[in-house]
Amino acid sequence: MLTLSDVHDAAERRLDPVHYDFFAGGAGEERTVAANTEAFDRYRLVPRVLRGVGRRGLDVELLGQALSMPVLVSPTAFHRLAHPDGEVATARAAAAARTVMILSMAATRTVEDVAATGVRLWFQLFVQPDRAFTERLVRRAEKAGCGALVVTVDAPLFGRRDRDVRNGFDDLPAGLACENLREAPTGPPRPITWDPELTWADLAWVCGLTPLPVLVKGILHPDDAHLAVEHGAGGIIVSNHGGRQLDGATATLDALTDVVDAVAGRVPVLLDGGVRRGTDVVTALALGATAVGIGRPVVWGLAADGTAGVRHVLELLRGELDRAMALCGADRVAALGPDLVDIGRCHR
Ligand SMILES: Cc1cc2nc3c(=O)[nH]c(=O)nc-3n(C[C@H](O)[C@H](O)[C@H](O)COP(=O)(O)O)c2cc1C
Ligand SMILES: O=C(O)C(=O)c1ccccc1
Repeated sequence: MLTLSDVHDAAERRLDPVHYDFFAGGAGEERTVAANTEAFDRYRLVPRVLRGVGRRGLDVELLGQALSMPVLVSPTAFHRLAHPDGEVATARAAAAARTVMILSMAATRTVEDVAATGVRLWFQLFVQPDRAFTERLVRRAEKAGCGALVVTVDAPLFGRRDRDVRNGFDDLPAGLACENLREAPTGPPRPITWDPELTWADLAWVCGLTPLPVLVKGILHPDDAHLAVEHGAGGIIVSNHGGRQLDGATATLDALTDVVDAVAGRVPVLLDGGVRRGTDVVTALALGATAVGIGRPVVWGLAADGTAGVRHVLELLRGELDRAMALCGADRVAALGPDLVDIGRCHR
């Protein structure tokens, strides 16, 4: 498996086709799923030369945590559909790679078990209409040692994924559950509720609830990025949920520059969606992202070969990023700037 595309192919061969469709699919025509990767195809790099790049460092500091590279694991639901050890297997790989894993609220392993791997862990939250329940979840994540909360705001309701509708896939099979939604160790898990009534006031409420930094995931509009910072966000994740919510939403890479301008350095700006190559990481960082997240590639690694598969995905990206930086004349992440991206000639 020489590329993330090879890992995808291996995963597709191993997964139940219905579960493959759940992981791979997106909303509607999957236009936004396609747009995310197509955007990276459109931008071209303008490398610098003769800059002495024999010693390179990929490490970054993000919200007080040291990461070995600016690539982290975006939250994805239901890892036990891909591997019997589920999110614990994923976490072991992220720990070995010394990067952050964002645990989905819809994880099929407990946050305590995942944290026990030693991974740098953040917890992703869909704010629930039952605020007391939401607060208990936040306390549980804090107690387990999570270093940040990630509030996903692109889901006032659940996107309609046509593949899942056709396949009749709407729940976990018997024996698997969202393990962090049980109120008692053996009690039934509470269902996740999508709350269309959420407003910025609710974001401010979460930010006031916890000393942890709160990242807002699912921002595309620069005005929303500004509002998120004003309401207490400690970071922004430019994301369209991997094209699984609003089909037709803009590609995240196309949204990045305006969000970075609106945030004006006040908090870190992350991006996920369509990152598949080291050069994609370079492009996003050059345009102002502090780090990028990967969603599906992690699931493909997990399905292909468990912890070793996820490690392989992370190390492939690390190797590609290192080579791409050298070829761009950058010896460290901070050396990547917008001058390296040929924006004028990108045919939007
Ligand atoms: C199978 C799957 C499940 C996901 N589950 C969640 C989730 O539980 N919470 C969340 O905030 N985002 C979720 N996402 C969105 C990802 O965090 C991320 O935004 C997206 O996958 C990035 O795009 P990529 O898959 O092209 O890398 C999910 C995405 C996929 C593909
Ligand atoms: O599939 C998703 O994109 C997702 O966010 C999710 C969240 C909770 C349960 C299942 C899926």
